[in-house]
Parts: sequence; structure tokens; C-alpha cells
Amino acid sequence: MPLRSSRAVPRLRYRPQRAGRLIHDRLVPVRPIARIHSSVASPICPSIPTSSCAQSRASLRRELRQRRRHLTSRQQRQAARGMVAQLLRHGALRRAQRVALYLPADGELDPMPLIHWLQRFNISVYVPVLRPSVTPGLWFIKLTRHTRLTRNRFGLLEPVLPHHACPAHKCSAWALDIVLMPLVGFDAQGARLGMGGGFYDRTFSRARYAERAFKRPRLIGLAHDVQEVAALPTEAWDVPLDMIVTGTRCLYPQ
Ligand SMILES: Nc1nc2c(c(=O)[nH]1)N(C=O)[C@@H](CNc1ccc(C(=O)N[C@@H](CCC(=O)O)C(=O)O)cc1)CN2
Ligand SMILES: Nc1ncnc2c1ncn2[C@@H]1O[C@H](COP(=O)(O)OP(=O)(O)OP(=O)(O)O)[C@@H](O)[C@H]1O
Repeated sequence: MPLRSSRAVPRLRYRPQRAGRLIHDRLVPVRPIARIHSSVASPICPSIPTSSCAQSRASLRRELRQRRRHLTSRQQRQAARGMVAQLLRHGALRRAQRVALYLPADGELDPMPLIHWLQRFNISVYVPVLRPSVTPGLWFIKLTRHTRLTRNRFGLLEPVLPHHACPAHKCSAWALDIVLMPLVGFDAQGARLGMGGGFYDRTFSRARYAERAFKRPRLIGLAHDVQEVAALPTEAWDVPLDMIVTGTRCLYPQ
């Protein structure tokens, strides 16, 4: 499905982005980062002292982003195909009508091969846009062959606003059935590390859903196997994932 992009933005094609430097010729095995021990444990982040929690998340983020950028194009394609197979095998898309995914960058696991299946099942596809307001958050805009894309302040592709912000194209976060979220890191307990903007955390925060009695969409994190760590330092605002899917596995955190 070709997409029209706005001026100065290359036409987006549904193929994995070019991977960074080639340092491995096959999928890098999971290399868990060891739990960081400390004598002064933080209540929200038991494995790490309070003062170093944010710092350790930032350095983890750097290392994990580097790991995914180092995957070759072949590894990227293989992982994307594997992820689709996992989602279909586990029936994760069953009964969904509105699914949010993302336009991949920076070595993220590419959700684009999934679009073919979503169209086949007549499921509408939405992508995130940075909400133009003082409080950071995301809007979700329907992705069609007519969607015009631009780059946001982080250099990531997103639909042009306000052009696509009409009710026919915009979907409230709570009205989505499934949100496929890009992960920088994850652990088997369902903790996630994102790009550090807190956009997904704010948009799907527990408090927001509890207050308004909305049903929260099913949150599924997509990541490469190399993005797994033994135990992520977590923060009080982190929204836990219902499921994590890689190119080889589906994890159902408890
Ligand atoms: N493909 C894609 N689209 C997405 C996201 C994403 O993770 N992936 N987002 C998910 O939220 C939102 C954009 N979020 C972002 C949040 C922060 C930074 C950012 O500041 N990056 C800094 C490093 C920050 C750090 O390490 O602490 C940088 O790139 O230098 C970039 C994007 C919306 N769209
Ligand atoms: N529900 C929330 N309410 C208010 N602030 C929040 C909330 N969630 C996150 N934040 C703020 O956002 C900042 C970034 O959070 P965090 O490091 O968890 O981002 P992330 O999960 O990596 O990013 P993202 O959610 O965009 O993928 C934190 O410093 C925190 O202050």
C-alpha cells in the first residue's frame, strides 16, 4: 500500500528501513543485561538506587538502541516476518477492528508486513502523531493510501496535522482494540523501555483509564530478541504490557 508523503519527505515504501553498520551476519542472541544490585534500594525500582534509576534507564536506552541499529537488513526482514507469524499463530488480532502500529525508525522491529494481514481481515490501521499540546501525548490517525506524512521534531514520520485530524481519521486512544508499541527494551515481566518521551505511558496511563472507566486497548510490545534484558528498572508511571512479540516468541507477562 503506497503512501503519499508531504513535500521534502521521501515516499514511504513498505519495506524495512536500511539497517546500520553490519557487525553480525546472523541474529544476535539474547544477551541479558544483568540486574544492577545496590544496597540502597528504591521502592519503585527495587534493583537500583533512586538517584541512579533515571540515569540507568538512559544508558540502557543507548545500549539497546545501538543493538537494534546493528541488525542487518536481512535480520530485520526475518524478524518482521517472524513477528507477523507469531501474532497470527497466537490469534492476537482476533476480533480486533482498530489496530495502532507505528512507522518504524532507528532499527525498530518493522510492523509494516502486518498491514497486508490487517487489510485482509478488514481491520483499520492507525499510527501515532505527537499531540500538538503542552501535555505530551499521542493521537492516532488512520493510515490509508492517501495519508500524507511529514517528519516530527524527533525526525520520525507521522501523518500531517491538522489535515488528518478530522473525526473521520482520528481515533481516540481508548477506542483502539490493540496497540502495537515500539520497544527500546523489555523484560519477561512485561516492563518496557521506550524512547524516553513518556508519550505512550501518558496516553495509556492506568489513572486515565480508571478515572473515565474506559476499556484500555490491549497493549502489545514489538521488539527484537536482542532488546530483552533480565530485569528493567521500572518507574511508577510505566504502563505494563499485556503481551510482547519478537521475531521468534510471544511472551505473556503475569
Ligand atoms: N516509530 C516510532 N514512532 C513514535 C515513537 C516511537 O518510539 N517510535 N514514539 C514513542 O514514544 C513517539 C515519539 N517518541 C519519541 C520520544 C523521545 C525521543 C527522543 O527524545 N529521543 C532522543 C533520546 C532520548 C533519550 O535517550 O533519553 C534522541 O533520539 O536523541 C524520540 C521519539 C511517537 N512516534
Ligand atoms: N503518566 C504520566 N504522567 C506524567 N508524566 C509521565 C507519565 N508517564 C511518563 N511521564 C514522564 O515522562 C518521562 C519519560 O518517561 P519514560 O522514561 O518512562 O519514557 P518511555 O516509556 O521510555 O517513553 P514512551 O512512553 O514515549 O515510549 C518521565 O520522566 C516522566 O516524568
